[in-house]
Amino acid sequence: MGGKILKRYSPMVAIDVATEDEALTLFDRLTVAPRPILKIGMELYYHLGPAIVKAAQRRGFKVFLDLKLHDIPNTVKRAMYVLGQLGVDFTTIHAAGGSEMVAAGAAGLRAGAAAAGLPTPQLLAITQLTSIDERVLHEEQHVNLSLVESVQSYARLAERARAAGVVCSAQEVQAIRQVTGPDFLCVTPGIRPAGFAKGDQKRVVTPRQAHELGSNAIVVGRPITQQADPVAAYQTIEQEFLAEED
Ligand SMILES: O=c1ccn([C@@H]2O[C@H](COP(=O)(O)O)[C@@H](O)[C@H]2O)c(=O)[nH]1
Repeated sequence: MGGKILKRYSPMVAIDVATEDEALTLFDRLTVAPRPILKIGMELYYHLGPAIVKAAQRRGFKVFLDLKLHDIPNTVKRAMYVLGQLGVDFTTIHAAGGSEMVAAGAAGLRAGAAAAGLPTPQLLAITQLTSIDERVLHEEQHVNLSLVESVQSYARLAERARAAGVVCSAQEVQAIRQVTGPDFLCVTPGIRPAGFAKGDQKRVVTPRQAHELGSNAIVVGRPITQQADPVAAYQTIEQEFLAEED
């Protein structure tokens, strides 16, 4: 479907758990090939800070630090400078903060990484959260665009502001590809294997659909971490997503 996808990553597993013990147990269980990328979000990072990032890196994982920064440009730039020194592979910012804020965040990230002698993490801009639907967009955010137009607009903004890509639903990937360059990344949460409860997610697809729609990477939390056998769940999802191109 569409053109060839330049880059596919192993699934990113959202380690949304409350304690260090639970996180480390998952890290150790997920030491399989191909390695998942571990997504550390607000819950774990606010609790444990950079130590939990280092614990994942010591075990050889790439880390996606998903803190979704959104503040005035100067504050975001200074915070991203700090995150740039952690050696993470991906991090996030809200496109809704505007192009000046995203550009400031990208500059701060580059400067922090350079000061630490590290590669610059890939900055991903959140477009519309996958828990948002058309009703919320129109009735609560008072946006007049359709959801896909809003996501496309944020993707253009993010690319101009030097983000490496966006976070969106796989449902919007093809529309984003129409307005961005070929190496711009589309990272897609809202992944639900057939039969798994949507929960708070609204714009969902299966791992296979994400593959077909051209997602560069899928983000999966509960369908892996809440299973009795998270490793088996990860491997099934990984095979579905990284299946050979037809
Ligand atoms: O639009 C977004 C942006 C980030 N997320 C994050 O992805 C995972 C999804 O977890 P599930 O348990 O698979 O629903 C979670 O960490 C979110 O913070 C997102 O869902 N949507």
